[in-house]
Amino acid sequence: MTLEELKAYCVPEWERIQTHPFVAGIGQGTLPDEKLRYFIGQDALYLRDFYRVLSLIGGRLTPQEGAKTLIHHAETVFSVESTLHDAIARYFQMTPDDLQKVPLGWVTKGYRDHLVRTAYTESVAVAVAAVLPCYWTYQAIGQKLASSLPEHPWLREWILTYAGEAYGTAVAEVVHLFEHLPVAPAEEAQIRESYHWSMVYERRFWDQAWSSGQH
Ligand SMILES: Cc1ncc(CO)c(N)n1
Repeated sequence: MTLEELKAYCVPEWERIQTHPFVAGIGQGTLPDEKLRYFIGQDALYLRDFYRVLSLIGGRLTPQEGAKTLIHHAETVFSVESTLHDAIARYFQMTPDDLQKVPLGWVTKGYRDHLVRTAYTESVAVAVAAVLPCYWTYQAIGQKLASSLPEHPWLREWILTYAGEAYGTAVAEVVHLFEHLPVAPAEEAQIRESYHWSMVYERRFWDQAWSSGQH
């Protein structure tokens, strides 16, 4: 199965993400600081499980299937994304720990639970399908917003991280891995379902951030 086939299956979710007011606010540099702070706090809580999910799926693969790719990506969650969060925390005169003191939002909780459960209990192809939206939607948002960068130093940095070459390589690697995994016909419906839930959670994550959890 290819990523393009999965994307075609979830077009309405992607349209909602692309046109989301939070995403537009990042691009225009008009996002209120308290919304950015809330989002980064929730995302820091999300990443605390995302690296686990990548390590867990990586541990279920052979080196030939791409174990090293996912283990390496788990490491870059710390070296790239958490580093960006820590820098944004400093901008708000907060420590990285302070940033995560926001109450865990229900979308963050649901998304983490979905990813951990899928990585732990489903087939590897179904588990990789669940992480695909995490990768490609952030890259697509970054690339779209990079054509006109805002003045805001950390919104600019956020965009450049996800539009950058290193992130692009990671996305290409996980897509390659997914598209080369053997898939039994009976698994296809589960792949679509796990991918679909992640797309729904990605969209809801932006909703949650826009309302700072007040929904
Ligand atoms: C919710 C969410 N999805 C995807 C990414 C990109 O890894 C992220 N940092 N946060």
